[in-house]
Amino acid sequence: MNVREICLNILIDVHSKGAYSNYTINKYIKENIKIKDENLIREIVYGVIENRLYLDYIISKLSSIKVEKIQPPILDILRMGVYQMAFMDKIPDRAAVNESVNLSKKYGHKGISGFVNGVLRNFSRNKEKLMVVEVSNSVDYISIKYSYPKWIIRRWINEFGYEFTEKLCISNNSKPKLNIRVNRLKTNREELSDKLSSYGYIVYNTRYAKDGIIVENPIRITEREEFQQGCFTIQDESSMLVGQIANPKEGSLVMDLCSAPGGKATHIAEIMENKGKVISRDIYEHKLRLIKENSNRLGINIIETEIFDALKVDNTMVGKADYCIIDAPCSGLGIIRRRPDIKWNRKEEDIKELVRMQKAILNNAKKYVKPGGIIVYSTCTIGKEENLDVVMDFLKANKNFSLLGFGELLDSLENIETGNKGYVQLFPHIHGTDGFFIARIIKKNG
Ligand SMILES: C[S@@+](CC[C@H](N)C(=O)[O-])C[C@H]1O[C@@H](n2cnc3c(N)ncnc32)[C@H](O)[C@@H]1O
Repeated sequence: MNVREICLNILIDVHSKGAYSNYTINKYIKENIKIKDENLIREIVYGVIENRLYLDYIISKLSSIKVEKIQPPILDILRMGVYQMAFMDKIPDRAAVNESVNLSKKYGHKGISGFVNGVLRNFSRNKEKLMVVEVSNSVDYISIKYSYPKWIIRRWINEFGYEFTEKLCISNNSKPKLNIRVNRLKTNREELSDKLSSYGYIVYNTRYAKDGIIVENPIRITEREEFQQGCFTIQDESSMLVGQIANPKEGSLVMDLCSAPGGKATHIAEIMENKGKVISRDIYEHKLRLIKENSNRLGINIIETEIFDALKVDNTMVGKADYCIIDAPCSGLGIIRRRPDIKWNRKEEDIKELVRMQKAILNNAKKYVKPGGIIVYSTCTIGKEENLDVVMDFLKANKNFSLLGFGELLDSLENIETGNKGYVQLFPHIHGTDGFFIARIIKKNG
């Protein structure tokens, strides 16, 4: 398979079978692939998924067949062709058209290649005009221009306003930088940064997280011996803040109720100097196995994994935990820049059910912490309903709990002043992180 055909197969899996973009790309990228080809695949696949609605809008102006009626593989071929001509300057239009026509001969019925050729050549001739979004309504405009389902845009404009929403959407459609977390059990940030620089990586420290390094050019970084030896983990800065804000002492008992694949649990174990106990729970056995694999690589042996549904109460653990982490199942609207398929797979009606689960899990967690114990509630989503509203409802009903400020635990308070009140909502266009929410709650003594 050549590069374009690999892209097409990934897109078919994502669009027609609901597969996750990141896993599917990794599945199709074989070890011996050239870096140049891997980068091209990522750019085309992510670009098409991110801009799907906008590309369909352009195709609808050019096609005699309604977009919904075009066979799925042919539609993905057209999207790829238009994407390359609209967004990728280094690819000549002629090459984009020819590659698409060849693919359509293999993936479509006889005669469809003429249609593909016509649509794409027409686009190439009138690109500038065809790329203008001509709608008057502001929700429709952002929805088409940045390719979002209208329900997400409506919610964000209501909560944050038009300009904020547009900036957020632009940021979500840009390529995120790779962040890695230093494993303090094996090395420190300075030592690892020096080592990575010596390999030619461009690295600098994260703004808020103490253990984070941003890598500008992370090509094949997980193939380095430092990764195999457990000196670092790939993790967004926002996620690193959960462990940092929990700030567990050595020897503590920590319960992580929604733990797999263990990004936060392993960080917490590292912060505790691998002393004490972390009980990592999840409902999926195969995901819990990933925690064990990660712990082995990182040199951690204080994590115990258990299958346990956080919606149920474990009476054997009541009043025992020093810290309880709830990295709750959520709508994931904060990680669209890494997983653009979320835009298309998430439904508005999911949110009510997620909020019900989040509240129930928080309500169980309260039973596990000792007086003076800490709950950290986090999600990788944007929007009050799954975040601050869940926490405030909980505090209203549970007067023996309150928010506990954590400003002093962050390396900077720039744009996150609410940290001093005990919660923070991060945004890609403001903080350069995933969209993420964290609250720290303390159970009062007595
Ligand atoms: C946001 S992810 C957790 C990520 C993890 N904390 C990390 O840092 O790697 C949410 C997790 O909750 C799990 N989950 C969903 N429903 C659950 C339930 N009722 N009880 C326990 N875990 C659940 C999912 O399987 C998923 O692994």
